[in-house]
Amino acid sequence: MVDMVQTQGLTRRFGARTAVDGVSMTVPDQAVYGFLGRNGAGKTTTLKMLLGLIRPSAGTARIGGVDVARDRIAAARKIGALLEAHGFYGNLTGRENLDVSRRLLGLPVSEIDRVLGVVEMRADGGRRVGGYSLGMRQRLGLARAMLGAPSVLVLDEPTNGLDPDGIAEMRRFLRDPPDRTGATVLLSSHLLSEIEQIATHVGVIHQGRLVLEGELAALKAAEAPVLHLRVDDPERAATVLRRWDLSLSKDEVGGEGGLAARLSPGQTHDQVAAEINRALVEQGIGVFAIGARERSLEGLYRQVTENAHPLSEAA
Ligand SMILES: Nc1ncnc2c1ncn2[C@@H]1O[C@H](COP(=O)(O)OP(=O)(O)OP(=O)(O)O)[C@@H](O)[C@H]1O
Repeated sequence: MVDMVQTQGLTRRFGARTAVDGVSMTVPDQAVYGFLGRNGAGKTTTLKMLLGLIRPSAGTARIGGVDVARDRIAAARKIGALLEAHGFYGNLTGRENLDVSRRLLGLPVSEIDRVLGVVEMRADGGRRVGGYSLGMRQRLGLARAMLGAPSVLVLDEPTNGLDPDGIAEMRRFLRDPPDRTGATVLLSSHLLSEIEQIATHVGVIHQGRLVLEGELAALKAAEAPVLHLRVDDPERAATVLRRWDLSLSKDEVGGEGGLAARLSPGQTHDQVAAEINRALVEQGIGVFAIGARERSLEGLYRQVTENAHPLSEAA
């Protein structure tokens, strides 16, 4: 099966600044790929290179097997995009705005109803966009990206600025697009929880470099489990815990006296938790809570962005 998006060493410099640094990413067919990174990490620049809107300083990008630099038009035909600036005409209706794009793309009129239906906006299509909420504009943007049923949808921060209802709606449309549209989705976000709820695959970009990539479930399963403890004397507890091969950190999420202990490969948390609990109690340390912390994208993200070097080099 052809990977829908594939880049090799994709790099973009702006003067002395390297915004995107040797990114090799792979988005499998039918994936909902969450492209994560904090503001300024290089997400938008990467997406613009995929769309052929800016040229890479080095490296290549392929969309459905087509090299963007060699055949920009053929690659562009395979992609629909929702970027941050919408560029809708406020005095035209939703339908009329879509019609502008439809004509440019040379598509039949029936496409408008189809895409409005996908984002459940047929009833509002006749209203002026100037009167739309931000959430509705965003959905119209998604509808426009779907014109012509491209095989890849590229969405830059699609939930940015939306209220909780708008976010929930957008999530509903993004979670199952392969079912709705047959498209592979690549969406960027700086919100871990958003990506965790929507994505099947993730890529994390940090300071221009791709520091983690893979299927979300597999990445989570491979993450070392973390035990969370809350005790009355965390300093003495930390000394006791040195007997085990754990990496310890402070964790005040559940209240004061919290410790997070990351297990090493091969350790099972039930066994370690029982041993630790016994040792702490023997030392007269009060244990308020001890248990496994659910594996999360946040844990993975922190690991790779704090280390700040690509996993491939760390491995
Ligand atoms: N046209 C440009 N000229 C100079 N520097 C730029 C240009 N575009 C982006 N940059 C720089 O490249 C880096 C990456 O920017 P980019 O917009 O790709 O980040 P991002 O991850 O999309 O962040 P955000 O979520 O804030 O959009 C930033 O440091 C930014 O200042």
